[in-house]
Amino acid sequence: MADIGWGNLTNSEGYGRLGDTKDDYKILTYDDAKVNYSTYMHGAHAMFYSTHDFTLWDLYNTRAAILMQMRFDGLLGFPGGLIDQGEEDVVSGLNRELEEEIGLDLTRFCIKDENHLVSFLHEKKNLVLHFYAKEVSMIEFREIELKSLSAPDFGSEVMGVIRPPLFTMGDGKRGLPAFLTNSFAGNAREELVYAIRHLKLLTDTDLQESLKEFEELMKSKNSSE
Ligand SMILES: O=c1[nH]cnc2c1ncn2[C@H]1C[C@H](O)[C@@H](COP(=O)(O)OP(=O)(O)O)O1
Repeated sequence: MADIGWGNLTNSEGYGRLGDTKDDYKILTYDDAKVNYSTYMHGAHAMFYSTHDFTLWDLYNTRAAILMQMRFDGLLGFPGGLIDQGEEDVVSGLNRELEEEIGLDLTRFCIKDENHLVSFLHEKKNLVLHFYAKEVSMIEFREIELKSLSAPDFGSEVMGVIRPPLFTMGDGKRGLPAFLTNSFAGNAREELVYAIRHLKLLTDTDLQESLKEFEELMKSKNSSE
């Protein structure tokens, strides 16, 4: 296939290309990221979630609804993006992206510093990624999902919102372990796992078991390619 080049996206597209591993990302404190890495490119993504107690087919407790999205590039991620030069601060840039990507009603659901969960440094890319999580009621969650269909970026940059399954099915593989074997943008997979652990959406034992099965699935996926 002909190499069409990256055009005016040469610089910014470098951030999103495939090939990162989780070892490329190092956790930073929020203050360290803002004070000592202010000259780096910053990106920010947000997770909206609602805990609930619904049991699917009387078998699987779904525990929480989490909003993720299928992106234009076929990768899964959270809504958000790179902070533009001149934007007041990281959360202002993030809220702009949330309005564009999921049509978020900023008068009710805007992200604030207090929603910050974790930040990561990708030293080789001079990139800092911030991650925020905001809990909403199930009614509000549904409203955010539905509104995403009329967001400016729906159908172009965002192909749709999705909810990752948090349960594991009887075979030990389908559900969360199989979901984690998808391809994710940046370190979105690690952010999801971090959020599940730190917000206690699953018990440590259940999460460990899911991660063990996920590793096994990845091994068989890689060996069959
Ligand atoms: O959900 C995500 N979690 C962590 N990193 C992510 C996520 N989505 C994308 N990324 C990475 C990929 C790039 O390195 C940067 C910025 O990507 P993107 O969100 O596509 O930014 P723009 O919309 O192009 O501003 O974050």
